[in-house]
Formats: sequence, structure tokens, C-alpha cells
Amino acid sequence: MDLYTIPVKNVRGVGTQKTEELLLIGIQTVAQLIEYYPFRYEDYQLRDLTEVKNGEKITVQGTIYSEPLLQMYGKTKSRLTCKVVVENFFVTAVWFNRHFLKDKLKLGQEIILTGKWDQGRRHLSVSESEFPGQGTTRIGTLQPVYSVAGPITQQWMRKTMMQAFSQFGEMIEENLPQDLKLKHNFLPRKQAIYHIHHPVDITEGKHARARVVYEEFFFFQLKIQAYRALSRSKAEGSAFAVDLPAVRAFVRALPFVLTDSQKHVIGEIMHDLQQPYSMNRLLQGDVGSGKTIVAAVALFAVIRTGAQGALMVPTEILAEQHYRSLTRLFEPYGISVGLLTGSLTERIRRGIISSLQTGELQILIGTHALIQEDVYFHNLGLVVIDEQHRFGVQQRSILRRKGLHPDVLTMTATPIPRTLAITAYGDMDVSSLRELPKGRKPIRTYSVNHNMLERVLGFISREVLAGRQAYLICPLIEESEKVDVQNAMDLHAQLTQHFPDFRVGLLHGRLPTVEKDHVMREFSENKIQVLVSTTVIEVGVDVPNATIMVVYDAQRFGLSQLHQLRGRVGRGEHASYCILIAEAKSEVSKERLKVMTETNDGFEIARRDLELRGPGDYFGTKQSGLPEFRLADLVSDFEVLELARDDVAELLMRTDFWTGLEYLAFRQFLQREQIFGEGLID
Ligand SMILES: Nc1ncnc2c1ncn2[C@@H]1O[C@H](COP(=O)(O)OP(=O)(O)OP(=O)(O)O)[C@@H](O)[C@H]1O
Repeated sequence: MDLYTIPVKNVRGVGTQKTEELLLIGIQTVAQLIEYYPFRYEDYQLRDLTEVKNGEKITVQGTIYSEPLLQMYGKTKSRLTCKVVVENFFVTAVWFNRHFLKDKLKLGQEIILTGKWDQGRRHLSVSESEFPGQGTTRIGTLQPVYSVAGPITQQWMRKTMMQAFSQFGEMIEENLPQDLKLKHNFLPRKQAIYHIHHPVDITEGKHARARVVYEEFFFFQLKIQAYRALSRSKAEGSAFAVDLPAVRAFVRALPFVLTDSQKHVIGEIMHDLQQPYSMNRLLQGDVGSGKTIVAAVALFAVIRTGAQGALMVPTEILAEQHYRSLTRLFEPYGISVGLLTGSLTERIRRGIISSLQTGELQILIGTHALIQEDVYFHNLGLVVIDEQHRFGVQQRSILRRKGLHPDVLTMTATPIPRTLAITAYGDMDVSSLRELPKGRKPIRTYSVNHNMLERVLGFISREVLAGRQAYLICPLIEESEKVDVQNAMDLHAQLTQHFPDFRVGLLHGRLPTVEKDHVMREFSENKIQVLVSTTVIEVGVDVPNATIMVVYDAQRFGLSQLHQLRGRVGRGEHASYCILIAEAKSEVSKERLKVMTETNDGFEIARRDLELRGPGDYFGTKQSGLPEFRLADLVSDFEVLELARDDVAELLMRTDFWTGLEYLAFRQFLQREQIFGEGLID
């Protein structure tokens, strides 16, 4: 029996009802209860009134000085007040809807009050009160605050946690290797967990927390590093016999010289392709850094060995664009490229699928239509996934399974600090494109009010007359595509009137694919000069002659999204501009727009975005594949993560880790996590 199997109902005070309520927050076993850590503490240290600030939540002790005064509003609403002397001050204590306390407040009685302090009126809005000497007191302590709601109250959770400790505390076992525990001077596990629920003071709480954070990272790292070590030793996947001279010739024939970054990354990929294990590499590069061509070189190398390649992208517009450019690129080499999207006729779709199955079709580009069940490859060797944050982890693995351990290259234009990437995508190698192709001019970014609109339109007019093109991204009013489409249509009508001499195009998600494709094609051929669009063009669209990006209501967009939109311009040799039309009211919005005008560096923007928003929001949904921890925070505990990573790497190098009795528990852990295949462990 261990804590991981003992049902939580064995804790005294947890009945059938509570067992069900706990289940709703994911607690079934005693271990899950004990590892349900508080997310903050309520500070009940007594405060000196001369030092507290207006609006602070404080705890004070005083003497009741006046008879309580009760005002009732209707049947249940009430306001109860009484004067209390705290040190030498008079304070008015105010309780809302606690009329039953009236009879308990006696003149001259000592009372402990916790609440929000209103400095001007010397009022304390009481949230909790107690009389000293009556049972346990919270005074002077830090009380844990758990993420609970509804029928489970903080008080109940605190009590139950203590109960769980008194019944089962002794069963909490050490789980870190002894030498690492000593190396970092960590508390024993039992003590650390107890102190997280009940720290005597902040310092002690931090010390206890450090150990548990480390422990979470340690096991996470153990899992991914062991998995990698094992999959590499099993050498699943194929070692491609890459024809390097042919690849070099392909690169030389490109219409431009690759940047050093691109060459370096291509080198890394070529190395991976030749290894007997499957590549799993993340390519992160700022917008316009030239990721597509890197993918194209990788596809070329693999196709040349006789295998097939797939490129999966998030939108149809992008699929079409890649289809056009890769067809152009690969045609001279006799490489066949196909396009599979959701809007093909059944007959065409069948044709593509069958030529894919015979191996006649060598590269398939598409949206998630690529992962439908009836799509089979003859010999899928490389999967390239563009804009990976849009695909769920599961979709990625379905595509991966369509080949026998194909190599996978994932590209993302949402650069995140490299170190964080290594963790977030723990099982991947990470390559970064840090430089833009030569000759790019920095995009000048301006943030303006709506009343500057006339001038903005005048500016567009001048640029278009000089031969350039412009995007106008429509106001994002709410999370409703319908409203966005309406906005785009209204703006399109206005601008068509305003620019009688130019062609103004319209693009939004609700247009049929043929039409979208047609509009994009006309824009890329400069038959359309001004393109009004919703954010469907956010990622990937590549029209180097476009030099102006205007974003309406820019304050409604996230930083990374604005950076993506801005990245649609500045892709050629002409000077480019990004104009953010915004009415920023809050400080954070202002700060965000300022960041945009200050820097063009996507890595820097990602970092600032992370600061302004916090990682949970930044990575969006759970789809990001970002690991979740109970206590640890990927950003603020990053240094601990690095420690754990290095420790684990060292541990896995030791032969006794794989054989010694001392490490049996860790091998068992890996087995439980299904890291080992059948029969690989003694
Ligand atoms: N080394 C280079 N020199 C000059 N131009 C290049 C170079 N590499 C790529 N390009 C061109 O730069 C433009 C941007 O490249 P690409 O579309 O691959 O960028 P990306 O990294 O995919 O950007 P995004 O994330 O915005 O889609 C393309 O027009 C491409 O042909």
C-alpha cells in the first residue's frame, strides 16, 4: 500500500459527498490530496497600523470599545459596525451580512480582525474575525490558500490537509537520489511537503518549495531524457543516405544566397537525417527569416533518397502558397508535388491519394486534411509541420504515425526564448534562425489614433503610386468570425470608394477557397494593390512587394500576433511600415504598443510578451504541449529546471543507474510511465 493507491476517502472527515467533490478537482488518492499545493498564503502576521498602506489586507488585534450597531437591509443583507481600539488608534470594524455576530461582540473584549484597510475612513472591512484564546488561532501564521471553489471551502481544505498529514504523513517517502538531496541541501520530502502546506515563515516556505519544484522538474526531465536515450539506442527510424553533393547543387541554384543561420540549420538537419534514429527537431525563426527554404532543402534531400515528404500547414491560403512556390522550386528536378485541402472535389482527392499510395507523388502539401484516415503514404520519410502552435500534439503524432518513424521537422514563427523552447518541447532538438536575409530594412512601426486615419490613407496612396502594396487588417471586435467578416466588408466598401484608382481586394475566412486563392494570387501579382483582410493572413503569407501593414484596433491583438501581422511586410528590398491604429487605454496596452514601436526582434517581443502575460496565456491552450506542473513555474523557476536537467543528464550517463539496486525505484517510475518497451528492464 502506498499513498498513490490509498483512496482519499480514507482520510477522516472525507465522506461520500466530499469524495465526489474532490474528484472534480482531480483528487482521488491521498497522494493527490497531499500534492495539492496552495497557490499562495494568507498572511496573518499582526501588523502595525502606522505601517500599512491603504487598501491592504491586514490582521490586527484590539479591544472592542463600542456597542455594535446593526443595520438590516431586507432579510439577509446587513451591515454591522463597532469601534475597536488597536494600539492607540480607533478603528471602525465593518462586517457585511454577519448579523449573527452582534451578540458575540462584548465591550472590552479582545478581538482579532482580518480585512481590508481603508486608511482615510479608518475602516476595516472584516473578512474573518476571532476571539483570542478560543481554540487554535491563525494569528502570526501564514495560511495556505488552495484553488478550490463551491462546496469545498478553504477552511475545510486546510483542516483536511492537516488530517491527512496526521494519518498518513509518516508514509511520505523520499524520492530523490540521496546524493542529489545532499548536493542541493534539500529538506527531506516529508518535511518539505508539510512546510509547503504550513510554513512557519516565508523563508522556510521558500526552502520547502525549492525542493518540491526541483522534484517536479527532476521527474519530468528523467522521463524525456530517458525516452530520448532509449529511442536513440533502439535506432528506430531510417538513416537516409543523403546525396550531399546534390543538396549542395540544389542550394547553389536557389535565386539567393542562404544566410549563415540557414546554412547552419540545414547542416544540423542533414546530420539528423543521416542518423539511424528519427529526427524530432523544432525550427524556430523570426517572421521572414526564411524557414520555408530550409524545409524545402530538407524535403529535397529526403526525396532524393526515394522517400516521400509531407508538409502540413494551418490554413488553406498557406497551403496554396507553399504549393505554388515548391512546385516552382522542384519542377526542374522532376519532383512531383501535390496539394490536399478540405475543399477538393472527391475525384481529384482520390487521384491524389492513390498516387500518394503508389509513391508516384513525392511531396504532399496540405492542411489537416493530410491526417485523415484514408490518406496513406507509400514511404513517408519526412514530415514538416509549419506553425506548430496551431496543431494539437495529437494531430502531430497522427501524421507522424503515417510513416514508419519518419523524421519530423516542426517550424514555428512564434519564437520563444530558446532555453524555454528546449523545455517546452522537451523531447525535441531546437534550431533557431537568428538572422534575417541580407538587405532587409527594419520595418518602421508607428502607433497612432483613429483621427490620423486620413493621413494614413494619404500615405498608402503615395506608396501605391510608387508601385508598392498595402494590407489593412480589420478591427477585431469580438471572438466572432461573423462580426469580423462584416467589419472587413464595411472597410472594403469604404476604401473602394476612397481609392477609385486602385484595386481594393477583400479576404476573409468565409470566402470559398477558390475565391481566397484567386484574391491572394491577384495580390501577389500586384493586380490588387490594397488588401483588406481579417487575420486569416496572419501567418506565413509572403508577398515581398507589400510594404504597408495597417492594423485597426491594434490594442485588441496580442503582441505576438501583431508581430506576425507586421511580418507580412518587410519581406523584400523596399522600406516597409507598420501602422497600428489604436486607442490604448490601460497601461498594459500602452506598454504593448510601445514594445512594438521599439523593436522588430521577434525573440525580444516574445520575451516581453511573456513578461506581460505570463506563460499560461502566452502558450494558449493545453494544445501547446507545454508540460504542466503542480507547483513549478516554467519561467520563474527556470534556473531550477536547468539544475534538474543537468543532474538528470549526469545520472543517465552512469551505468549503475540502469542496473544498480539504489536506482530501482527510478527505473520502476520509467516503466510506469511506459518509457521502456516490453522487457527492457530487469
Ligand atoms: N537567404 C535569403 N536571401 C534572400 N531572401 C530569402 C532568403 N531566404 C528566404 N528568402 C525569402 O524571404 C521571404 C521569407 O521567407 P519565408 O517565407 O521562408 O519566411 P518564413 O521564415 O517562413 O517567415 P514567416 O514565418 O513569416 O512565414 C521569402 O520571400 C523567401 O523567398
